[in-house]
Amino acid sequence: AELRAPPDKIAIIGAGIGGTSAAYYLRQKFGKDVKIDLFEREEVGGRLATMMVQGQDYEAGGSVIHPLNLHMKRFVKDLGLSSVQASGGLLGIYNGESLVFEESNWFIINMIKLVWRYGFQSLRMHMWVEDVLDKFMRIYRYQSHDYAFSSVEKLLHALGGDEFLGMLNRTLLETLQKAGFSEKFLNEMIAPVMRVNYGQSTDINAFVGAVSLSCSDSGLWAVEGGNKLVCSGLLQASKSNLISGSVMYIEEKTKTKHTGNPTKMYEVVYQIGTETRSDFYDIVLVATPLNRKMSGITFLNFDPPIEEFHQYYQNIVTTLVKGELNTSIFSSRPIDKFGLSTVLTTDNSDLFINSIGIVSSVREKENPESSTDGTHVWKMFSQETLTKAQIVKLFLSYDDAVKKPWLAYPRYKPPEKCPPIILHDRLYYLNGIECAASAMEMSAIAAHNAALLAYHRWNGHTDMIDQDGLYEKLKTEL
Ligand SMILES: Cc1cc2nc3c(=O)[nH]c(=O)nc-3n(C[C@H](O)[C@H](O)[C@H](O)COP(=O)(O)OP(=O)(O)OC[C@H]3O[C@@H](n4cnc5c(N)ncnc54)[C@H](O)[C@@H]3O)c2cc1C
Ligand SMILES: CC(C)=CCC/C(C)=C/CC/C(C)=C/CSC[C@H](N)C(=O)O
Repeated sequence: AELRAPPDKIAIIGAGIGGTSAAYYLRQKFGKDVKIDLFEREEVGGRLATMMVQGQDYEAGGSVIHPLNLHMKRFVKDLGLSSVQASGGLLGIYNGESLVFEESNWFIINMIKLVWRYGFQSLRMHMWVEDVLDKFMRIYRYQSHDYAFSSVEKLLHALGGDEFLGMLNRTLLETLQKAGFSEKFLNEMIAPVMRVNYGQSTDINAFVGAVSLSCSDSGLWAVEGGNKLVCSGLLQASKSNLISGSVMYIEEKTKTKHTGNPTKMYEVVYQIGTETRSDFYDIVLVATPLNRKMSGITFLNFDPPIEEFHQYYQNIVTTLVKGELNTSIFSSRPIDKFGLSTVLTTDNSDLFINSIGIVSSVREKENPESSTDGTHVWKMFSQETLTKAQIVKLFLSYDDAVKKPWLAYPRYKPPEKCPPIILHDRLYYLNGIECAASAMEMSAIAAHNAALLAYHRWNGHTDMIDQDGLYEKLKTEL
């Protein structure tokens, strides 16, 4: 197909994994001559960030990556980074009174324990997640053939048809109840996973529920040195220009270009310190959640108006403590026989944390058991900031405690209606995908899709957008 001259300038707002991967894919599609400005008002990495405890960095936000997250895998390879195994050690589930499940070092013992308590539900749950993941993987084939989607719903429909769309409209609880899972299994096995991953209950939509459950698969990994290195690497590889400023307004205006032609462009008004500046762009990608608390961007004089999306984001606090855990809270066993490195909690546990687990620094991924003095660095997720009294209750002794509050991920409340990807002619929004599920890979998928969509719409390639029957069409192609 014929190509129009590439755009002169593209703006991306937000330098998290979404914005930086968008820069990477836009560069691939539009070539070396387009100028790409990437606006970031805080740190490159966004919700991928580290916190320091006694001179070592630990993941504070997005920390684990699934082995089948192929974009993240590709980035690490292309950028010459290394991956490390992300999880290890034994897991327990605490219901406020006792540990209702404790993992063993022996695979066979775990199987027997699981079958004894829950029958074959654990196996059936893995099969359900695998089926969702199988369909989800179709996105990589579509994107490798350059196909794009104009809405999150159309993208999901192309992956798993009405069944995938239905998952956005139903809670995980309803879905698994209908599939015959028992209350006991849902309360003791499923709810704790939702609490650690999304700080919410099984009332979240079934799609994000499946994404969350995929974290129980083996082979989770992280980036050596910190996941945020992917963002700085993509920024550099895309040869984009980082502008450390906060975008305040976006407005469409007619500008006379160097060619002498009046052209519709977007004026991006931003603040660096106390100074206000602005610049004009052919295409703009917004790669941050569009609500006042999280981005504060106003769209001026659009007809019809582009409104703020009223998606609530869940408050989650990450707390890292170096200390000796007071294991008697969870178990009557002597401290040296405790043996668990992660404790998840049930919804009725009445504890002030959602989860607690030993973590390794982003540099030395040592075995969690290898402490000589009984102290480890523990990561806790909680809804509220932990008080000193709460930390003292959890630890026999501790040296250091650091905290980071997040507006972490959407508060899921099916039925979900996802915000549009196309906000205006050449103005795109990536983070609507979080209404289906928030994860690093989801932002990378949204970024690749938006880059392809922007490219095809710029060149008038309508045959590459929202194609029906893609799965059948591409099945036979290598
Ligand atoms: C505690 C926690 C744990 C998580 N764990 C995992 C995990 O283990 N695995 C996983 O896959 N995912 C995890 N996630 C989710 C994952 O981190 C996010 O889905 C992903 O990082 C979102 O990336 P993003 O680029 O879309 O958004 P963000 O990372 O939020 O990036 C948006 C960027 O835009 C910037 N910005 C906002 N407004 C403006 C403005 N007006 N002007 C300029 N810049 C602006 C922000 O400062 C920010 O840097 C976790 C999230 C949290 C909070
Ligand atoms: C997108 C697909 C198919 C899979 C992604 C699975 C995944 C890694 C989801 C992450 C979910 C999430 C928000 C986890 C937060 S907590 C993670 C971890 N348990 C921790 O302790 O930090």
